[in-house]
Amino acid sequence: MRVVLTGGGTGGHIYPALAIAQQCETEGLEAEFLYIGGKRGLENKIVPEEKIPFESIDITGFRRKLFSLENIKTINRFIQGVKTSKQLLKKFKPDVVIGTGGYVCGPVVYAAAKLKIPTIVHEQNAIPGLTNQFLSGYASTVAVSFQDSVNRFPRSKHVMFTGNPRATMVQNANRERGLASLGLPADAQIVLVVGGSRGARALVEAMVQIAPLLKQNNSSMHYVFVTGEIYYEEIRERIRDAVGSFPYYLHVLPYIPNMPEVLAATSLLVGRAGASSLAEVTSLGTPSILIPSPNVTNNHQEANAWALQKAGAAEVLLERELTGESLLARIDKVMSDEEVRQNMSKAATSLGTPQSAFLIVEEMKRLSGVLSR
Ligand SMILES: CC(=O)N[C@H]1[C@@H](OP(=O)(O)OP(=O)(O)OC[C@H]2O[C@@H](n3ccc(=O)[nH]c3=O)[C@H](O)[C@@H]2O)O[C@H](CO)[C@@H](O)[C@@H]1O
Repeated sequence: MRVVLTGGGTGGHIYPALAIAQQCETEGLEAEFLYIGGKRGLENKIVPEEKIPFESIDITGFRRKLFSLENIKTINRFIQGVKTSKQLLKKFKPDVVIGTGGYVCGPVVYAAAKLKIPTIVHEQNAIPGLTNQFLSGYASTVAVSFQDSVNRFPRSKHVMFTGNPRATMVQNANRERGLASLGLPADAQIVLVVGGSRGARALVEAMVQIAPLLKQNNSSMHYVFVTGEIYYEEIRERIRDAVGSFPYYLHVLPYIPNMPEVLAATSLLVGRAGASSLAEVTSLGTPSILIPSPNVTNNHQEANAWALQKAGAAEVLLERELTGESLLARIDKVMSDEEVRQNMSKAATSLGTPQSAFLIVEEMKRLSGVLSR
């Protein structure tokens, strides 16, 4: 089976595509992949590292101010992107094209539909993004991550609930390898603070505030702060100024490439409420404190986060209430009570969708004719 994967901008759109590729490998399917990403997104770094052939097209998203020069440029880039995508698709001849969100999916999936190639669009969020809304009228199948989102694509021919394929990919992640990669002992308890795949200003500011106040409930407790590449130098320096010398239990990193393994070893995640991260914590049963980003379309991260809090899997701390003290108090509440963590973990697991990548690959097979209807 020949498969084009497309999706990009942030990790939340890229990792689900890679999880689908991994599922094909797990099932021993003879699949050949081409990944088409945007010229500027994280996919330029992440995908080549996975040894998947990579091509990129130049694409941007629409600005809120409808009649602006930038939006005219965006329309031009879209038209050019469709042309380039058609050339790439005619050359690669995929049996199926899978889009996992982000602007780049727009021209690629649209071009595939126009060439009558079967397409699947995967939506990670409870509230769909604009690109996927647009594509839903052209795609053969829309796969959604929340049962309640099935009705949000009225223009689609076929909507199915699959969950997020990242959930499948992380479920057997090796905890020992996660600890070893951080140089931590086998009995370490990790509090992982991470601001999504690109880092988040509010989260890194909170890291600077709480660094000098961190408490250990026991000597195995370690704090791992992931700043995002762009904030790393600045934040590491400011934390060093605040703490003097780094205590053995505080680790500051720009990015974690093996996130599933580290998450498998994590006792508490403090992070944004991006959909792929939530798919991971619900798959692994990791308790979390979620600080949803207020800067996303339709405030979808808050919707994602409340769904977990409602089930008892997470605590929500809104960004406007985020201070060093409020965050430390929440961390302390969860980390000082094992029963609280166990209950959160159980609730998280109940929301997991570990079958997700399997279901999507079955749909790929059906659409490409490997399985009959
Ligand atoms: C600001 C923004 O627009 N965020 C959106 C973006 O999230 P964004 O990409 O920030 O966040 P997600 O939580 O969805 O995904 C992050 C992914 O990156 C991985 N990771 C993160 C940090 C790290 O050091 N290493 C690493 O591997 C995580 O394990 C996860 O797989 O796409 C998501 C999925 O559509 C949306 O729900 C988010 O609202």
